[in-house]
Amino acid sequence: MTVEAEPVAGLPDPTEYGFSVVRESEIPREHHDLVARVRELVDAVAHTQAEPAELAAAEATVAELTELLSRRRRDTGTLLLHRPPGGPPEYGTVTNLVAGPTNAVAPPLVMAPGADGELRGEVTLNGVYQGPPGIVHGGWLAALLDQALGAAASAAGMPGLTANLSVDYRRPTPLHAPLTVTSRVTGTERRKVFVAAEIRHDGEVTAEGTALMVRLAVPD
Ligand SMILES: CCCCCCCCCC(=O)SCCNC(=O)CCNC(=O)[C@H](O)C(C)(C)COP(=O)(O)OP(=O)(O)OC[C@H]1O[C@@H](n2cnc3c(N)ncnc32)[C@H](O)[C@@H]1OP(=O)(O)O
Repeated sequence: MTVEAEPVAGLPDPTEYGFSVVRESEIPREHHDLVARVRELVDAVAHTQAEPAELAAAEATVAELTELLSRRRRDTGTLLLHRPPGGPPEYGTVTNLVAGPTNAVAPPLVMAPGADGELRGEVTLNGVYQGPPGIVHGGWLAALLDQALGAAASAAGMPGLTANLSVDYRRPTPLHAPLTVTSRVTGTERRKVFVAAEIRHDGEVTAEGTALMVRLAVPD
């Protein structure tokens, strides 16, 4: 399903460039429910000690469901239109690895403006995101930070691509515990947008990052 898109200030309508666009409200509740179930499934598959016959039965059931769901697929690059109150329209991909609402691998991380002008989001990661025992994988923390940093630039009306990303891991980030992610724009220079973000557990910074986002250029 496609909808009329809206230009972000200074950028063209994405549908003019062949992108499909879906509004958040157009994703059926049943799709959200399915994604939540599949998140549980991925965790169960990762940790199960079921017997071989049980594993084979589960595999056959999952294969059947995969066939059912694959009959009608979205384009991989489909954009999700989000209209934050009082802010410019924002576009992410509907299957974004960190925030995509239809991606069962995404926790998902939802960032929203806080009272202090920062973006803020809460996320709890299960054992699927594990690196060392009981600790979140460092690559995944970088992904969370990258998303939060990109969202800060986008929310400020300056969507772009990450040109570089620097991460400091301050202390182990626990699994199965609520994490707070914050981000903000710290400066701009021509098309360059400088951004900073943190991940906290119990108020303590466990990982922090800075990035240079380069604003999307308007094609001629
Ligand atoms: C609500 C939705 C929120 C969505 C959030 C999404 C978050 C996820 C973000 C990502 O994961 S993005 C995917 C990972 N990144 C990429 O795939 C980017 C790959 N790189 C590129 O496509 C290009 O290199 C890039 C667009 C970043 C820059 O190419 P351009 O040709 O557009 O820019 P140009 O080379 O003219 O550089 C513009 C300015 O940036 C500077 N620059 C570019 N790359 C740099 C770099 N790596 N380090 C330092 N400076 C850099 C460059 O020097 C210049 O500075 P000045 O204005 O001072 O002249």
